[in-house]
Amino acid sequence: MRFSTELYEASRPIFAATLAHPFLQGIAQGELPRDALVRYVQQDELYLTTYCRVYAKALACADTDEHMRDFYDRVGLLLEGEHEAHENLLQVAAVRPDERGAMVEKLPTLHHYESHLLAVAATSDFGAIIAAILPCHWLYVDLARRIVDEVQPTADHPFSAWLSFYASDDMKDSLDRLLVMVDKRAALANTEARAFMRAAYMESCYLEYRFFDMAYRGESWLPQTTANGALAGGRDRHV
Ligand SMILES: Cc1ncc(CN)c(N)n1
Repeated sequence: MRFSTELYEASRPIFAATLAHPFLQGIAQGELPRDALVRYVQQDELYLTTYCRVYAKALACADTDEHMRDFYDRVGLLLEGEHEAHENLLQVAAVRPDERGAMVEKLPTLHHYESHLLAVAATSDFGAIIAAILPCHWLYVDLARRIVDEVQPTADHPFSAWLSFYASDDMKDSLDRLLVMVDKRAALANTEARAFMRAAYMESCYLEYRFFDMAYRGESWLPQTTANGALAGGRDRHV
């Protein structure tokens, strides 16, 4: 079995949970709370900067000229295309100009995700780096294509531009190239290195799910308290 197929099988429940999440269901149905859209874009703009740095590290570690060029193109797409996909969400949310450039605090999930990617990029080889970034690409392409198949959005669907961007054939081709790279690297890796690639991939999958959840529900660095000041989920609840 291809290594990438093994990865997909392991992450299938996370892909399914993400598709069922109210954020993605909101995209499919064309209706999402304004707060969730704004929070998603604000956190994702920060995420994309880090993601771009990790791509640049992959470019630096690439083992062939072909892979180097591939990552060179990916960095360009990231710097332009993905920000355009955000425009769609910002328009639906009718974001005011002053909200666009607002300085926002990094929420815990973004912080966790960036730390994970940067740690892999700083300490690991090309194989582990591409395994860690794979879910960022795979999950969006897979879920956008499923939603497009199911909903068949027309041009007046509020999120048609966002969906067409991630569901496009160009994105699928670029995903397929990444999968071939991951399979090639896994074939050259020993058991330990393959296990590390798998772990890096799975952690990114979980964090992709949590990223949408963070956007939808909001998140805080402080513990959440109930009306009487008790820690929610703490022992007090059961007394
Ligand atoms: C968190 C996250 N993951 C993935 C993508 C799509 N490259 C994104 N824009 N944001």
